[in-house]
Amino acid sequence: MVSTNIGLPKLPLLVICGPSGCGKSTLLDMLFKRYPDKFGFSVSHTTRKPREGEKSGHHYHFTTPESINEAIANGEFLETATYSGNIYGTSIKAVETVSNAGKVCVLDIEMEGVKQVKQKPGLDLILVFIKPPSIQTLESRLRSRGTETEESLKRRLSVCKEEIKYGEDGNFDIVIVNENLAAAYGCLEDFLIDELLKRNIDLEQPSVN
Ligand SMILES: Nc1ncnc2c1ncn2[C@@H]1O[C@H](COP(=O)(O)OP(=O)(O)OP(=O)(O)O)[C@@H](O)[C@H]1O
Repeated sequence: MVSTNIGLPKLPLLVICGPSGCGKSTLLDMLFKRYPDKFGFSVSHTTRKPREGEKSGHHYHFTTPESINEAIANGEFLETATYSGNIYGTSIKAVETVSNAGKVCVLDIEMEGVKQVKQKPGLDLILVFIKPPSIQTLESRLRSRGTETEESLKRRLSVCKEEIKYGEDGNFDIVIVNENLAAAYGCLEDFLIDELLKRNIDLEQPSVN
């Protein structure tokens, strides 16, 4: 548990969660393309190996177990989770960087990370869960993505039932089923427009920063 005083972001944090392969990255890519100056990706740390084309500091800060464990012990992380044998985490600095640039910081994190973030006092969270239409569809999307070994695929699928239950148990502000991509994106965008307007943030207005 991080006990450090967190420099509270001046803008809400958008938390997106859902089982591996449910389409979070795809939906976020669409959101970032539509509103390039409104949202910022908080760059997570991970001890997993980079996939082809992934750059450290852009997709993730790729790190070692020794280094991340030391930083966690120093209270530098907002949330961490171990998934498929690798440590993932969001540093407080990464979130502050995005928020200080006048952007809504997006956290694309696992269930355990969401639980930790929800326990942090004083954060303004917008919580979105992306649900696959079925586990079979999830499996076939992960297979077609071509990023998984048979072993990592099995591990990812074995945790997805628990994740879906957590998603459906009222822990999020909205649950979006990603069956048809355009429909799921439309649902996400409409929801965010409303949520941000409640906070006097108009996505159609130019950014102040
Ligand atoms: N609605 C959809 N219909 C068909 N294919 C989809 C849909 N949404 C996403 N996909 C495809 O499913 C695969 C998994 O999507 P994506 O990589 O966005 O998932 P993810 O939730 O970000 O996964 P991870 O957590 O492992 O990074 C991708 O190949 C993507 O193109």
